[in-house]
Amino acid sequence: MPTTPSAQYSLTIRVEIDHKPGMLGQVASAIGKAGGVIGAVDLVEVGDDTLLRDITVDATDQGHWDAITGAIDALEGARVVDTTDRTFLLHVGGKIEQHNKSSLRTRDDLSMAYTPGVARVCMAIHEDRDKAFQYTIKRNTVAVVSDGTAVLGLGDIGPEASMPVMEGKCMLFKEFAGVDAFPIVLSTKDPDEIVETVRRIAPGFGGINLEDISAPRCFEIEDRLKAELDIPVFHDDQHGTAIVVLAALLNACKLTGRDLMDLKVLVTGLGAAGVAVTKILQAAGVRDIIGADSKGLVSTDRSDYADGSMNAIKRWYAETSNPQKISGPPVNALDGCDLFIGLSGARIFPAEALQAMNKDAMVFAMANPNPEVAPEEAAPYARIIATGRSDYPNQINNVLAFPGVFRGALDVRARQITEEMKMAAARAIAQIVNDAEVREDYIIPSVFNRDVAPAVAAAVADEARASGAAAVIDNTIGFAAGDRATLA
Ligand SMILES: NC(=O)C1=CN([C@@H]2O[C@H](COP(=O)(O)OP(=O)(O)OC[C@H]3O[C@@H](n4cnc5c(N)ncnc54)[C@H](O)[C@@H]3O)[C@@H](O)[C@H]2O)C=CC1
Ligand SMILES: CC(=O)C(=O)O
Ligand SMILES: [Mg+2]
Repeated sequence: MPTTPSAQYSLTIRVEIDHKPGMLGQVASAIGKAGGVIGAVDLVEVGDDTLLRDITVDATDQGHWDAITGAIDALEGARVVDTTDRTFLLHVGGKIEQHNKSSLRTRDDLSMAYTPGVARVCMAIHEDRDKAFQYTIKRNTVAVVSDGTAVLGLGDIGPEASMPVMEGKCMLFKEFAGVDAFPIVLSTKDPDEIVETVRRIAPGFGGINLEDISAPRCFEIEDRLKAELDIPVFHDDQHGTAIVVLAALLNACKLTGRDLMDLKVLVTGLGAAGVAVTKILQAAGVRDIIGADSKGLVSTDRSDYADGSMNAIKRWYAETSNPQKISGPPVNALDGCDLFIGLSGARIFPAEALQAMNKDAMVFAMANPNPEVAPEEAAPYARIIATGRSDYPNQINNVLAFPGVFRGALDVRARQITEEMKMAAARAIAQIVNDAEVREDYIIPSVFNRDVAPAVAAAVADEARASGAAAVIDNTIGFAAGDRATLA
């Protein structure tokens, strides 16, 4: 996995090629025969008898690289000089940096941006703490906070190792919604310490995006922070994912002529994402949901329910689902299912098991980096297939939600992100795919669709205003009336 070459395993191969007619063609042909897909070909250096070229090749995995470079080396007149893993190259020195918004060239610049001028701004905020939203980065800045315990589907890999994902989330915030985001990774897994740390850094931020913090700690951490802070706190893996799954499902039901109330759903992975997805589907009207964790299907008949060792959120799950008390591995609940939602890990059952599902089955296999079931293997058994990856159609990924959700919340100074705001975000994403366009491989807009984040932001902001979740100060990019008067 993947079985087709992709940019994930893109390699730049530096090749020294004899300067003879047809040699480049032979190299290209050798790469093609080895299964590589050629992208850019650049001339690096012209020697007396040789040419140095950089050839970018997509492969299926790292093992495939050896086959491709071996095929080049096997040619007479071509030698691999060097290789560069383009994904690692993109990460050298990190993926984001900070930029200044005004120049610092003169003493005047300095005395306004820094001391002594800055002191008057500090005192204005000291007199009215709310002015931090007007005169600091707080108004547009979100902390992306992780303890590195549930990084994608890689598990507890620690705060340092989580940084590439957190930097990536910050890039997405900026790219899709103009939100400035900073990765904050914590060297603690203790909920009390996480809450305390986030609480203490909160004054500089307009919102807190919790990321890749494992369940069940994530539920307590988010609840406590929401209660203590007056800025939005949003656990992306829970609510971003839930919003996007609901959006995709609304369109999938439209396409297959189904009603949410009649669906039978199996969810694997009862962590942050699985639990939140279950809750939003229930709120939207889905009644028959069964869940499985790594020990199997959850029910009140399970021994850990009976002996009290099952955690509170799974006890809730057991009590509110699976009335038939189906037990054992998740495949035991696939019979008669309309929708499978995977938020657990790669390859948890063979694709053939999906044939027990109903006609027009829907398979949302969303574990990252690799889905529960490979789409090409699921294809014979499902009408609609979606994954969390960018290299298949129907990418159900929370990037469709979190940039717009925070854009909308920051714009109206929302103090929290309510259930209604999440519902509004889901409907906004679903509606980007209009009724005439919806089809099996298009139930959700592309993550590159630039209409998504503004639509989500508008829906979230409207809902926040309507429900009173927003602050009285509305979105004023510029000066509020009072400040203008002070300056005049
Ligand atoms: N496509 C998307 O937008 C998103 C995808 N995900 C993916 O969902 C997965 C879970 O993420 P989180 O909920 O944040 O992690 P988490 O650590 O909070 O929860 C993972 C859950 O999966 C369960 N699990 C592990 N192996 C299992 C198996 N073989 N069968 C059934 N359950 C199993 C664990 O018991 C745990 O309850 C990850 O692979 C992650 O990449 C998460 C958020 C968004
Ligand atoms: C997409 C995402 O947030 C995850 O896989 O954890
Ligand atoms: Mg995540």
